[in-house]
Amino acid sequence: MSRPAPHIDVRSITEADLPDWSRALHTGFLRTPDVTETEVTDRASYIVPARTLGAFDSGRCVATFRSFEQEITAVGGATVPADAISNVAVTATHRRRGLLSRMMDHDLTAAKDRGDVVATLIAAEYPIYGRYGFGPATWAAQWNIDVPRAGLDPRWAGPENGGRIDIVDGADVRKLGPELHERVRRAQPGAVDRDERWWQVATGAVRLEQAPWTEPFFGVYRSSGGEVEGLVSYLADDHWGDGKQPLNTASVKWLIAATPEAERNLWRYLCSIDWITTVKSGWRAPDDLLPFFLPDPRAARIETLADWLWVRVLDVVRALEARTYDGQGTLVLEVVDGAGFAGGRFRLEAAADGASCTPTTAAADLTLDVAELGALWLGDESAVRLAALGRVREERAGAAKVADALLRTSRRPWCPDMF
Ligand SMILES: CC(=O)SCCNC(=O)CCNC(=O)[C@H](O)C(C)(C)COP(=O)(O)OP(=O)(O)OC[C@H]1O[C@@H](n2cnc3c(N)ncnc32)[C@H](O)[C@@H]1OP(=O)(O)O
Repeated sequence: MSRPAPHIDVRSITEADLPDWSRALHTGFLRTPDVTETEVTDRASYIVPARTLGAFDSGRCVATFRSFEQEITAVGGATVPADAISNVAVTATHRRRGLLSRMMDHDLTAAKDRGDVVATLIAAEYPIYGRYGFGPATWAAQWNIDVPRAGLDPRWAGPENGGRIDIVDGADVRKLGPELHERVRRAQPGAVDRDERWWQVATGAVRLEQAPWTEPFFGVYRSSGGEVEGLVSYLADDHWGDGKQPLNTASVKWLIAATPEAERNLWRYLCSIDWITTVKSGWRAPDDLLPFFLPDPRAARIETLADWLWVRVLDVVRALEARTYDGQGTLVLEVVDGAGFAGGRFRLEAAADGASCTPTTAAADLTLDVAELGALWLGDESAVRLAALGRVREERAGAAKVADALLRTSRRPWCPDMF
């Protein structure tokens, strides 16, 4: 049972609170509560104190919450401002007293006032965020490729299309990565922007105390015209079988590609490395092309399939007008939002050359909670499926099917980033 704790002060932190706040974050995330000066200095360099919340009991920090500015790509390639939420941790001694609810309300109210279109997060556990209006908007899968079973020609000696792959170092990735990623993320619904720090952390230029650094290999794919179209970061282990056979695993930390050719060749490269018998894909889109690059797709076995980015719509009109629609049609949505940020009845008129969404008093076609709208917004979830589950109500027979024809996309959305 939830016990209210009105004596606990929930507020934005100051820089002086950071050591205590960091200790509370470690405690909630079950990391050793030691906090070094280096970590505090590093955190001070990127957090926004006004958007970094703490709950304080008799002066001691017992809960943490942080948000930051983000851009997320909608269906069709437009980006919208998002309130990205991270570092949510309530110390076990203070759980289930409403501290997360208070911090969330504080943050979403500010995000709404700022004009953010959605809020986003990656949920530690599925049941936490639905109550705050978040819905699972993208999913992610990890594959294990059994390389000897994939049916690949072992004589492969590099791209056969005139492109090339080179091993580069972290400094090269910091030069080449941001421009490539800008192209990739603007074409990928569900992708989010990366700042300079992302590339510094990904290449070891900034090392996090809580995540000991092992220098990975970096590979770059260039097209036959010399254009950088793909990058991969991977680690390899050192494992040999009893019969003196190599049984090494290449674990992909991240792989981005602007073209299917870049994607195909980077996976082909990883599967061609001598001694490597297993390739772990890292987190990919659930409909990634990867298995079908292999002559025998069954050699790629899904290890994990789970919800990834959760979206909370804060502004229905701007969220629905920001995206594109392949089909043409009209839909009146009754959006229920217990927190009062985004509820109302809206008429969506969608066509291939643009969409309009306006408040209306017309009869609703579908009634749904704002969390279900979050799951539908990027085109991943099906309104027909949600109706079958009783989570979307059809006010007009067939309306869920109309919603699917308008909202769903041919490729699934994907957020490559964890934040
Ligand atoms: C974006 C991110 O950072 S994800 C990381 C989230 N953090 C973690 O998982 C770290 C470990 N866990 C925790 O820190 C905490 O338990 C939290 C943050 C998940 C929840 O914080 P609390 O302060 O306990 O939540 P709060 O008391 O506000 O709960 C509100 C409601 O959500 C429910 N709830 C909270 N957490 C969970 C959960 N993990 N599973 C199911 N229900 C939950 C509560 O029971 C309560 O329900 P009620 O209103 O019906 O009584």
